[in-house]
Amino acid sequence: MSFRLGLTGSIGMGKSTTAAMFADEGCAVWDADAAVHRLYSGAAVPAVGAVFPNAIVDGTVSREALKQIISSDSEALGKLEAIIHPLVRQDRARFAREAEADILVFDIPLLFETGSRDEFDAVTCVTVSPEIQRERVLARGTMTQAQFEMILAKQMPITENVALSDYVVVTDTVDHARTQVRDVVADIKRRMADA
Ligand SMILES: CC(C)(COP(=O)(O)OP(=O)(O)OC[C@H]1O[C@@H](n2cnc3c(N)ncnc32)[C@H](O)[C@@H]1O)[C@@H](O)C(=O)NCCC(=O)NCCS
Ligand SMILES: Nc1ncnc2c1ncn2[C@@H]1O[C@H](COP(=O)(O)OP(=O)(O)OP(=O)(O)O)[C@@H](O)[C@H]1O
Repeated sequence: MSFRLGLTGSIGMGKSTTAAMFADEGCAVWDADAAVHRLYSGAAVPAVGAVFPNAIVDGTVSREALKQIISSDSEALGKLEAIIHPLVRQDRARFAREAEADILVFDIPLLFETGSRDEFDAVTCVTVSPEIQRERVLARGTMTQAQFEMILAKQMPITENVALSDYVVVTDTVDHARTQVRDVVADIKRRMADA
């Protein structure tokens, strides 16, 4: 039986970068945002198109169009979540059934917010100061300040994520994060050996 480790944290705090470090340590990684990307170019197109016809561009769900819609309609993100989250859960369940590594890592931005904690043996939270978070997100140039604030408002404060997590990875530098990831993997392996 594989160990199921949830990986969460606020927008731009380093989930994907940290997930890649877990993969480097031999863990199998499932990424919720990547699942959403797959769904937007396939299975989610009819359902999203039925509610937001303007979001469909060239037969796929356009993230740019969605961001415009979300910016001008405060209920749009909630409606989008109601369509997407059940499909994301199905994708995750399939991965959990089929993956074969000793440790499975699930990179999920809204892990606690969606009430998923009980599906994991432990949870790691990534964290960095709000100043660095803002700087990193805005430096990507994919979101306006207002869009960033809107996403942030939908997420639990990072202090609560940290308090609810079994492990914390501070993503101030790559080397520091990698050391902490190795410590987490070593601790999980000890727990698995003792079980
Ligand atoms: C709002 C959208 C269009 C922004 O797309 P964009 O490519 O700019 O950003 P990306 O998808 O990489 O998301 C960046 C980060 O925003 C945060 N985020 C995304 N959606 C949400 C949400 N519904 N609530 C809170 N935070 C969110 C996460 O931390 C995520 O890692 C896109 O995130 C989306 O379609 N969201 C709805 C689906 C969803 O809830 N995804 C969250 C994981 S299941
Ligand atoms: N440990 C680290 N040290 C320095 N920079 C980092 C570290 N981890 C992540 N970063 C940088 O922070 C930015 C966001 O990282 P990443 O994409 O991994 O975050 P994320 O939480 O997956 O983002 P999102 O919520 O938008 O999906 C990137 O520019 C990345 O290079």
